[in-house]
Amino acid sequence: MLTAYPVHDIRRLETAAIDADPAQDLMQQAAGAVAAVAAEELARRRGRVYGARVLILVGGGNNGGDALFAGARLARRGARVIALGLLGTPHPGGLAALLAAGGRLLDQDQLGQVDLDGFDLGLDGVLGIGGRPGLPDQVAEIARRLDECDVPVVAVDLPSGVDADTGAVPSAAVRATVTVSFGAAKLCEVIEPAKGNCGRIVRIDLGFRPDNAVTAIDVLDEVDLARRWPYPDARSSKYTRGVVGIDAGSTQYPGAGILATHGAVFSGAGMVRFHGGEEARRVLTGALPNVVYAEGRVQAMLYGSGWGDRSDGAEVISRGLDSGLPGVVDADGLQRLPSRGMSADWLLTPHAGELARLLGCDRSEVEADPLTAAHRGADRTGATVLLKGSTQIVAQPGRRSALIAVGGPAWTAQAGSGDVLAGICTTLLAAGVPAQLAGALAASVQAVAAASLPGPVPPQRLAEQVAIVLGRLQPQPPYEVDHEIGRSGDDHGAGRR
Ligand SMILES: NC(=O)C1=CN([C@@H]2O[C@H](COP(=O)(O)OP(=O)(O)OC[C@H]3O[C@@H](n4cnc5c(N)ncnc54)[C@H](OP(=O)(O)O)[C@@H]3O)[C@@H](O)[C@H]2O)[C@@H](O)CC1
Ligand SMILES: [K+]
Repeated sequence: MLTAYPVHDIRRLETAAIDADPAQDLMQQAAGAVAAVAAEELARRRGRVYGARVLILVGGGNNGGDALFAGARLARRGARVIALGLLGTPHPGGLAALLAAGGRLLDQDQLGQVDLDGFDLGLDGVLGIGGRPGLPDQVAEIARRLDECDVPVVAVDLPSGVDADTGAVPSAAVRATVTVSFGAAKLCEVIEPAKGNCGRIVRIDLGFRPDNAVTAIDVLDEVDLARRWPYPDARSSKYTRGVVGIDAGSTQYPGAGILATHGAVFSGAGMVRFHGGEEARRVLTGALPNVVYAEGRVQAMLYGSGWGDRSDGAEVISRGLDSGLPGVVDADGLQRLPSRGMSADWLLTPHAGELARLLGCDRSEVEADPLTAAHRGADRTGATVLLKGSTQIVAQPGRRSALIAVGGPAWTAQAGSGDVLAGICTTLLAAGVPAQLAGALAASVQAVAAASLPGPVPPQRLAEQVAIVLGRLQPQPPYEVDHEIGRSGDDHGAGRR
């Protein structure tokens, strides 16, 4: 699992690392790593560093200092290095080192003297974690031209212009080929759209030791998925695996109930009770005869997928809350949340448009800063929120930490995928997995299933693939059971540090 942190935490970790070992020079370590990555890029593209033309974009802070010291190292290996001073006064020590190594400094007015097309590599040292999002126009123009000319760019710590703390890219920003990230992952590395600006990420360990006070955004990988999935064991029964109740679909949208049921069955629910409409029942009787229609014990409920304009939705969800069981609210149910507020044991599964409607803002606002939007959705409703999209984020009310699901191909962006996902989420809640982890595991397994297929398939086929992926990932005996699962509402961090 990769953990990413906001800038204020990274600053604190940096101070602690320096206090622990005052003699170390973090800037030289950072510069050495940037120079090594830049040299690798040059060697791959042109065979050697000697004679390579390198352009450094230099801001007025320590990020520029790192880039200048890195440039000095490349110059000492025979690269022809030009630094372009863009914002403020360049780091004095870094500049002195570059000039001593034979590099040159140009200011913005001398930009006409350089042909951007002629460089083998760019180093982006304009802004690091001290940068505010966005770039002044002239800098943005240079970044755009480097991109246009296909000059590979190594970003120092992060691509200048992105919002390090949200993953937003509010205006023009550097598009890096590689980002050399120092000490700890920033949020911009794990959340789109900024993640797309980072290119390949090389992380350099600077001895940061995260403590319990940090706001951790944990990004699941396949290993976490396998370790934390509630696989049944020899003692399992259909009730320990969990009974899922599904109240989804309508005459208008019978397919949503059918697909949600596929999601629940193929992700391993012990039993599924279907409380949706007649049309869906007829299909399910033939397709999935294991589904039960009688009333009876249920351990988690799904509401809302394909409800259309169902008028009693708010009362139905309200009764679900009264029952004390955990529940999932998806799609049309999200517009019918009872006004009295929800519970953190409940999971809402909006896409950007649905969350925007809940928050009363534009969809573009949610897409530009999905992490903040997911937190706002959780705080506003009192429920846990799985925001679906290119980065799938699960936020809890009142907490700044979050989980991010394993990424997958965009094929899952199709009608019906959300219904399947809602069914998978409900299976996990019924098995006793806390809502935040349930949302992240469900989104992850669907993404891994989609990635394991050669191309697009209908959502019910994707549900079947979930079962295949779960089988492939299942830990083989002797089983390693993660006993932390299901113990508390915020256990996703257990064993992390
Ligand atoms: N953390 C670590 O462990 C290590 C950190 N290290 C390095 O230090 C970096 C952080 O350095 P930093 O604090 O000096 O800030 P940095 O990002 O260079 O920029 C600040 C300057 O930019 C300016 N400015 C800001 N936004 C702007 C905008 N939109 N448009 C225009 N100007 C803007 C701002 O000026 P202001 O406008 O605020 O007066 C200020 O002058 C970090 O990313 C890493 O590379 C490594 O050396 C060692 C290990
Ligand atoms: K940078």
